[in-house]
Amino acid sequence: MKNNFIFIGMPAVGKSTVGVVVAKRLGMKFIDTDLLIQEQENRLLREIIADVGEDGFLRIENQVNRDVNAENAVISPGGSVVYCEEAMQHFKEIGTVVYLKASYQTIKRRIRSPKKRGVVLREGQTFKDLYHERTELFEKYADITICEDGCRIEETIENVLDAVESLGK
Ligand SMILES: Nc1ncnc2c1ncn2[C@@H]1O[C@H](COP(=O)(O)OP(=O)(O)O)[C@@H](O)[C@H]1O
Ligand SMILES: O=C(O)C1=C[C@@H](OP(=O)(O)O)[C@@H](O)[C@H](O)C1
Ligand SMILES: [Mg+2]
Repeated sequence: MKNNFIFIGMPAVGKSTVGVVVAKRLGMKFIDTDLLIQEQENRLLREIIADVGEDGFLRIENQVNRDVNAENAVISPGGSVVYCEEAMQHFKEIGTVVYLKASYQTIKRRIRSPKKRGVVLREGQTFKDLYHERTELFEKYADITICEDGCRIEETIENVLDAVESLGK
């Protein structure tokens, strides 16, 4: 197995902000695959979703994440990557999947308007439905779970570092 760490979890849980600091602390590269999607498609995520719809976005997200070729990297995909089977299969093969977990209340507090933030939400689906649907998938793919309820971001980072460092022991 290659030594990559891949963050999964709900939008706004901290995959991008925690991921970049963890990469720096571990002397690893950092890849935010949402930025790769924007670069490939030459527009913003919310513009892609508006143009091609949720299913179209998930097809692009699957292709971009499946094609990531990384070594010694922390990879932060978007929260909806757990719907992308090939991408998740690839991540399980190239690294350790770290699930950043926070309660529904914590996530809801950070995201006032899921639609405006570009969360992949199906017609008629509430954000709470989405939280529960995704939780099952996060748990299915996680190698490590870090719970951040009640933690400041600095503590979350330390908890992730402790967990990944103890893997090597
Ligand atoms: N304990 C915590 N852990 C992670 N992020 C936190 C925490 N408390 C507050 N935040 C904030 O939540 C936001 C997470 O955003 P982001 O990293 O873009 O998440 P994601 O990439 O998972 O969507 C940041 O603004 C971060 O400062
Ligand atoms: O969870 C989602 O449905 C999404 C999360 C976003 O990334 P973050 O999880 O980094 O916010 C981004 O990929 C897109 O707007 C869809
Ligand atoms: Mg992100």
